[in-house]
Amino acid sequence: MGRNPLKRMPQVLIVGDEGTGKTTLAIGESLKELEPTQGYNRFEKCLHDSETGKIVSIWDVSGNEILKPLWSAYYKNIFFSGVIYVIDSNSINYEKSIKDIHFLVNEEELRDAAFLILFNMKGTKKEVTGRKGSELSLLLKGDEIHTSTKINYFEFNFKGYDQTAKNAFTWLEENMN
Ligand SMILES: Nc1nc2c(ncn2[C@@H]2O[C@H](COP(=O)(O)OP(=O)(O)OP(=O)(O)O)[C@@H](O)[C@H]2O)c(=O)[nH]1
Ligand SMILES: [Mg+2]
Repeated sequence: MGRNPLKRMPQVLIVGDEGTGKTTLAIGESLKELEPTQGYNRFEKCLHDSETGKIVSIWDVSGNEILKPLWSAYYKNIFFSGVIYVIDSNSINYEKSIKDIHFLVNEEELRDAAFLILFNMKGTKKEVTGRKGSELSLLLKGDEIHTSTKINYFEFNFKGYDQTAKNAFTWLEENMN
């Protein structure tokens, strides 16, 4: 029998389209330019304040369209307590992301996971407000999302860690089984 390589710590999966900032988020504040992820990276770290935060195992996977079908290989084999879905705030339409989120929240293996939807402002001043903001809040309460699903969304600049980021990670920590 093989050894289980996963220590007994909460597992968190980060998904979303390519270039949205998943690796930037997983690494933490970083000024360097990053190459697209091929396959995945795994980090064991605190989601926020290292003195009070819990150490979790973070799986940062590729958002490349060709590699997206691999997402399910991770969550069908590993129990994830949390899923972070990253969206670029500057994206012109969120329809694809909304479809992805609806699909993921309805996956049997992710039924008990807490879903944190994060918008990366990527240093611009553009915020998801107005029509897009209300569409998204409706999305989070929409028919395709079961009322028992733990889901929330936050928006911040991934390269400028702030109170909103802290609130987002605190929410995730508190809602993971
Ligand atoms: N200025 C700025 N650049 C950012 C921010 N977040 C990400 N980037 C840059 O955007 C590029 C893509 O970010 P990644 O974190 O590699 O994106 P990813 O989602 O991991 O992409 P894949 O691995 O291809 O799926 C990198 O060059 C980052 O440095 C941000 O908040 N501000
Ligand atoms: Mg990446």
